Formats: sequence, structure tokens, C-alpha cells
Amino acid sequence: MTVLDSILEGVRADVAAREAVADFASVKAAGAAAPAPIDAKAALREPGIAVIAEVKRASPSKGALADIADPAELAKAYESGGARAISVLTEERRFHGSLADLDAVRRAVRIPVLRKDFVVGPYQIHEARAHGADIVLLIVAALEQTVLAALIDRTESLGMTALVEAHTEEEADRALEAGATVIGINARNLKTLEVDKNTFGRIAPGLPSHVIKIAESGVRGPADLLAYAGAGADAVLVGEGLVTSGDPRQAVAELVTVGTHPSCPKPAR
Ligand SMILES: O=P(O)(O)OC[C@@H](O)[C@@H](O)c1c[nH]c2ccccc12
Repeated sequence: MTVLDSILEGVRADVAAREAVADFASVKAAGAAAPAPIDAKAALREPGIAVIAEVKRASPSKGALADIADPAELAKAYESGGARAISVLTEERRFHGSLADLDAVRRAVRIPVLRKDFVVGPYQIHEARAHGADIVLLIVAALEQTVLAALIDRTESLGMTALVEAHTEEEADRALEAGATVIGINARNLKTLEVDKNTFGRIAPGLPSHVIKIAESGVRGPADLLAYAGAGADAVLVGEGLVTSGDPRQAVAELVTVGTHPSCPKPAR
């Protein structure tokens, strides 16, 4: 069993437990009653490399990363440093995230918020909307093709943006085939947890120019952002490098400064 399989097993159990308390119809209604989502695609297409800053307490590869007492305060620091969007891990068992973190961040910032979890079905999409998410992560490796296509459709029908994550050329092809217009290439293989920073550079050039391309994982500083920008990234998603920095506002600001400088490579459009 891969790491991803074992995470998915826990997630399915947790979703079933929540669904026993609040059924599908009730999360759907709560999502419909939530304030309208922000247009995250427009935000990601603004000039300069977008920085998506992540609220990440722990990871399966590193264990505890940061003691984040107040996720709202961290998100505000990211926003004031110039982050274009905030990613919030909501998976509990391995990443120590929660929907309460998502709520706190949603209340604290005005920029788009991404629900970062292991989505296995439509329940979590409506739940994300009910908790104020504008973007939902969908992981190709975790989903069958027909389910992936249906979940992208459901996410976008609710006015949110589906960020579809791939790790190989085959997965990127599946993402496109399923209708993804925002694709994240994760340098970390979720089955083995190994990081290969060349993954984005191998896969992204093969994606059509209309696709918004996000480089995920492994950004520790401006040099990494520049390398991803040179390979065609519209955005970078950064977790560990920010939560362990000591000064998250400053750490984001350094990335944003480099990513918006006239000398920074721009994606072909
Ligand atoms: O902490 P890093 O190396 O900056 O990585 C952030 C982000 O890419 C990573 O948290 C991530 C990317 N895809 C995921 C899917 C599930 C959980 C986590 C992730």
C-alpha cells in the first residue's frame, strides 16, 4: 500500500463520520448559502508569478513542521507579504489540518483560499464551498477518470476553481482530458514522498498555453521560484519554506519581489 493509499483510507473514514453528522443535502445547502466565491483564475492570471502560500502544520514526510497557534494571523502575514492566494491543509491525520483552520483563514483574508485535502467525492466539494473555499485541489492519482471529470465539473459549476494535481505526463494528460484548466505539477510523489524538482520542467512545457500552470513543492527561496518561472510556471505553491521561515510576511515578500520583477521569466500566453 502506498502512502497515498493509506492517506485516502483515513480520509474516507473521516468523510463518512462527518457525513453521518451532516448529510449530503445539508452541506449542499450550506454551500449554496455561503458568500459567492472569488474568481481565482483571474487572480492567478495577473502579471507576475503568483505566490500561493500554504498553512501547513505537518507533513507525512517531515512530521511536525510548525506550531501554528493562529492560522488567521499567519494568513494575514502571507496576504500582507503579497500572496495571491492562501492554501489551507484540511487533512487531519497526516497534515494536522482542519476545516476550523479553513474557516479562520477565510475570515482573515480577502484573497482566494484553496482547500487542500484529498478529495474523494462530491461531499467534500460542497463542504469546501460551505467553508468559504474558492479553489479545490483534486489529485489525479487519487481519482478514477470519470470521477475526476465529474468533480472538476462540480467544482466549476459551483463557481470555484479546480486545481488539478499531476505528477507524471500520463496524469497531466488525464487532467487535460478531464477538462482541467488549472494544473498543478507536484514535485513530490505522493506514493513515495520523494521530491524531484525537475518534475515541473519535464511536464509543464507539454501543457497547452491556455492552462494556468502551478509548480508545487520544493520552493525554499527566490532561486527556486526563478527556476520554476523559467520552466513556464504561472504560480508557485509554497508551504514548508514559509512556515519554517520565522518571518512569513517577509519570506512571501521576497518571493513576490522576484516573481514580479521585470527580469523574471513570464509564461507564454
Ligand atoms: O511544503 P512544500 O514543499 O512547499 O509543498 C507545498 C505543497 O506543494 C504541498 O503541501 C502539497 C502539494 N500537493 C499536495 C497534496 C496534498 C498535500 C500536500 C500537498
